[in-house]
Amino acid sequence: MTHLLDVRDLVVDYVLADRRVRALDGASLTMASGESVALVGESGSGKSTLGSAAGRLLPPSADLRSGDIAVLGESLAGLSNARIRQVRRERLGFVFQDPIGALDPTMRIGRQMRLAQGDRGSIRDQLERVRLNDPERVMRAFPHQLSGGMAQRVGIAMALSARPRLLVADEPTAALDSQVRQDVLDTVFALAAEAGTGILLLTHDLSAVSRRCSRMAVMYGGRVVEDGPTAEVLSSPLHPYTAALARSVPGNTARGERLESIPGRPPVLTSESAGCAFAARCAFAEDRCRNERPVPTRVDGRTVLCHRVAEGVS
Ligand SMILES: Nc1ncnc2c1ncn2[C@@H]1O[C@H](COP(=O)(O)OP(=O)(O)OP(=O)(O)O)[C@@H](O)[C@H]1O
Repeated sequence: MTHLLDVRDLVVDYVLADRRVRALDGASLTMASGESVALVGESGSGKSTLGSAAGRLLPPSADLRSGDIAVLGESLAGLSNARIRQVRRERLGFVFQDPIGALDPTMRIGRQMRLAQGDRGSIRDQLERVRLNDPERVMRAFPHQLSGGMAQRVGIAMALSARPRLLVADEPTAALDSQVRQDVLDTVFALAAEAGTGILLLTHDLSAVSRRCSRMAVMYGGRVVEDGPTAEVLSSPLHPYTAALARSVPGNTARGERLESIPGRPPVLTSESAGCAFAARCAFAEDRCRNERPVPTRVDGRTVLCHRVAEGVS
């Protein structure tokens, strides 16, 4: 079967003036066509790096050291710039956290949308579909004249205009207040479902995940440590980190906040983690957890990276 997205053992460093930060330390994730998958984990676990890598949108300071990313079976690594632009245009859509910052501040909305795609009539339809009820006024506006929620709806309209196969939504509602947040997420998921677009939702908001995504992947220290059906992962987590995450109050982990239920901080890696990156915070860690990298283990339809998964320690 050809996957919509296939990220394999991806290793990405950011090269800074005086050091390297390992953002992805062998991350793997697959998605089927039309699937909605949540990628969750504390700040710094590597979610945005993985999401950007899915469109080869990493910044110049990023060094993709090994691994591969394929979209609909096409590996992105060796593609020409022209081809990657075409893949982005035809198959991928991106929605980012800062809705106003993602738009060009110097240009009216109608003009930016026209440059990106199509004619005025279809732009009006697209704005109506994202439930902006005065599309003509929105088209005449500059980004700073829109509320955050309106700007994010414009961003969603632009991202979905070409009916992409995969939408990467990186904390799309983090900057919005809670009521607008639910409405915007409802709009994204409804439109994506209608178009058969798969969604990779990068988020801290577990309540949004449990209502909207059939599958979730949990990241820690630049790897996906547990991946499976959302309801099962949350109700009977197999990785001790997922268990801590599930115990945290749903929706209460704001961006940048760390989980209160586990002492210690997430690691900032500078090279490959020697063992399990969670070992330093894990109540069940033993020597091999600190010294040997766990390999993916399939358990009950889930993939888990934990040496002690067979013992049911979580
Ligand atoms: N442009 C960059 N330059 C240097 N380091 C970076 C850059 N972007 C991310 N990092 C580092 O890479 C690691 C992974 O960051 P990433 O943003 O992918 O995680 P995240 O899970 O998306 O976090 P958040 O939820 O805060 O967005 C972190 O240690 C982060 O500080």
